[in-house]
Amino acid sequence: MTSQELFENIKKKKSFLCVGLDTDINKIPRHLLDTTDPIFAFNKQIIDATHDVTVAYKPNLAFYESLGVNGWNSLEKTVNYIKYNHPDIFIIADAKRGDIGNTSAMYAKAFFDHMEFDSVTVAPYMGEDSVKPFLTHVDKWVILLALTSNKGAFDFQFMEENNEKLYEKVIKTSATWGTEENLMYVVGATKAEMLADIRQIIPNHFLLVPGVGAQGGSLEEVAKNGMNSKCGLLVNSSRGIIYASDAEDFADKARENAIVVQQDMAKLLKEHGLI
Ligand SMILES: O=C(O)c1cc(=O)[nH]c(=O)n1[C@@H]1O[C@H](COP(=O)(O)O)[C@@H](O)[C@H]1O
Repeated sequence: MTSQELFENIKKKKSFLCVGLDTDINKIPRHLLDTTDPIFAFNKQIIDATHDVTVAYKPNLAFYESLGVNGWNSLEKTVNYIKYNHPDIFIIADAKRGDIGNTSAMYAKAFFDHMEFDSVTVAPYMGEDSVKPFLTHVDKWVILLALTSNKGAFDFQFMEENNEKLYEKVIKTSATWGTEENLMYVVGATKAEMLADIRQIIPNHFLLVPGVGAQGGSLEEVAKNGMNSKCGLLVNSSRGIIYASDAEDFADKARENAIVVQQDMAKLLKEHGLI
């Protein structure tokens, strides 16, 4: 998917929402545990209830891998279900991978050849040769961790040398490895005030912004500081949407929550003259 196709979808749906499929077997409604694949049953109903107000889904691999082979099957079924029924929706493997070159190449194969993800989150710590193997896949995206939403972000990411913070260095250096058509960055919504400076470095790249909803980041601040002429934002919410209810009405309630976020997004897109 190109950035223009993503933007067209954002305008069509008046939404830059990414629903995080962080599907926890201990949190899903109990009645689903009687089905053959409770994780997929949950995801399918969430997708059916939210696909018209979301432009991306982001399964976080930890929730699937923690269940062994069954979790992996649920993940594959989820990706196939989205691809088959909603081919315009961007799918992110939130796997935070990155290793020596030949190993990264195998990770890329797993997500882009074996499964039909559009993108994968990658950690930059091991440098260029750990990221490049993901970038050689045509029409696929790397979403590189830049400034994360968690408290631990302050352990390393703000370290400064020659007036440059580590996360700024990561963005500047890695931007030369790929293009605006195959590289996005993660910037946490909890650090939205940094987005204006980040936009000085990468005005055009798409950003994946997690941290609204359960982590308390502000959508308005994110849009104020980070939106560009093609929107340039995918804002993720996981728990804030998918766990709106633990009863049989869980998908309807998730939809209600997604619509609240989407309506705020529509307002922001309008204010920025994009719709
Ligand atoms: O890469 C990510 O998606 C990510 C980066 C980051 O800095 N912070 C962050 O929360 N995430 C992910 O975004 C999701 C946030 O979930 P909620 O806090 O439930 O909305 C989780 O899947 C996290 O792993």
